[in-house]
Amino acid sequence: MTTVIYWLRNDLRLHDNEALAALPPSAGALLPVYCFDPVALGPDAYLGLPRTGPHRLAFLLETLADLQQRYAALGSGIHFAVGRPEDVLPALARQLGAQAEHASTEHTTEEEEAEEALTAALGPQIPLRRFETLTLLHPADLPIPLRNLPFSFSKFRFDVFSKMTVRPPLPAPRRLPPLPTDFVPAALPTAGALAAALGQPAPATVTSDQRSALPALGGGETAGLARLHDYAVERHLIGRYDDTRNQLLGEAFSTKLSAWLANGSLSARQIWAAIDGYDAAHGARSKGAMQLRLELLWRDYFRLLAHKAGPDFFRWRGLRGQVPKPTQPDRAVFEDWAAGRTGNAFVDANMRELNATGFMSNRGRQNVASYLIHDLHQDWRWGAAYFEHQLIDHDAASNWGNWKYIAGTGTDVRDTAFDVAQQAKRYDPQGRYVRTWRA
Ligand SMILES: Cc1cc2nc3c(=O)[nH]c(=O)nc-3n(C[C@H](O)[C@H](O)[C@H](O)COP(=O)(O)OP(=O)(O)OC[C@H]3O[C@@H](n4cnc5c(N)ncnc54)[C@H](O)[C@@H]3O)c2cc1C
Repeated sequence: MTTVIYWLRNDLRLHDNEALAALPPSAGALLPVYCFDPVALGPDAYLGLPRTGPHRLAFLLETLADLQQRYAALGSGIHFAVGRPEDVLPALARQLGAQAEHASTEHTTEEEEAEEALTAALGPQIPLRRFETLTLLHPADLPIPLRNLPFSFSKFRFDVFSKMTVRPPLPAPRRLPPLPTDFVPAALPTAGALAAALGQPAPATVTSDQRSALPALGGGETAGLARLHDYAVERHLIGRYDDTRNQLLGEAFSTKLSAWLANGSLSARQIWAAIDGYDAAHGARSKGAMQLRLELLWRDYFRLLAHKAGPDFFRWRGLRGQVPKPTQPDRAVFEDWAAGRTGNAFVDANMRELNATGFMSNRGRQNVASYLIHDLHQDWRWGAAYFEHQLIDHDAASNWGNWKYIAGTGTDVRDTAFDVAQQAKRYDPQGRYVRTWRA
């Protein structure tokens, strides 16, 4: 009987999951394992803040609770461990005599290093089988080789959009192999128990805020699929997306699918299929559907760029050798920005929303990032690290890629500074947003 260990990462779903679909028919037992990694939960290198702050941690724990129920309904379960994957997983593999490990592969530097460390620790006897589950385009279907990835999204879109094929999402399995005989999985810890196991202070309690732009659905595949259905099918909001996506208030102005996408409880291909469904039901391709497809392509573009650039993607200098504008590092100035105390009402309102809810609109993110870099002259990596701490939808490629772009150190060599005062006038003409998030 073959026993397979499945390392759960940012693929916390049953639907459209090749790592599950590729289980060999001979798999008599499956042990899905989630590792609470002390590095991902520990302090960042720039600010010393927990990389996974209270908002994302709460969402992650909700996601895992939901996934555990979904696995249980298929005759399986999840084992929760605290530790580095390269320590936890090989020990379990040896204990259980497992023949293989499955995992979704990631192409950002630290995540790649984790896969390499795990492969080395498993040794040649236990292969780590890696599956591409996190992008819209399967790398094998990319119409251009990664080495030819253009240095501009417009060119990428031009080269790829008309030639690309998006695979249909895989159906969720109807059943899963049982857990290994006599194995008693460790339970999902609470946030407090997890902090204690990691030797960290207990995280702040997260309370809901009725001003939040996020739908109050919580984490997990069940909620993510429900939001997609509601947005695309029940309320036909895709048709309006292009007109509303730059707004700042309310849950309907954009999809708000990013947090589920970021931890993989929703697949990008599932969303693409919903857009196809919208088009099929409403006739000709709407502008909203087209724009949403492009946003999903942006997500892939940053992931491909991170893959191509390697560690340079996270460095201060530009990907085309650009040197960022000189900074005047000042921790007090940075702290005021982070707390929403700069004196610029639009920037402060956005930062307060982020701190209170773990979310900020795309328009807000662009403006606060530009303000920190180009008006306050601080290091863009401090801003990226702060977003990593606070964002419920943090995704290494999208976050660091967008910050790098606004710092003028990505692929663009144009001036990427925003006129924040002008933006506030344009996107919050009556000051409703600023009033909503007034201190
Ligand atoms: C400084 C900065 C940091 C950011 N950090 C993140 C991050 O950590 N995680 C993250 O998912 N997005 C990030 N974004 C991109 C964007 O702001 C969010 O994806 C979006 O606001 C999420 O809301 P939504 O799901 O309603 O997006 P929608 O407008 O509904 O878009 C649908 C999906 O397209 C993708 N998308 C949209 N815009 C972008 C973009 N500019 N770059 C990459 N993907 C995009 C997202 O997956 C999003 O869920 C960042 C943008 C900036 C300017």
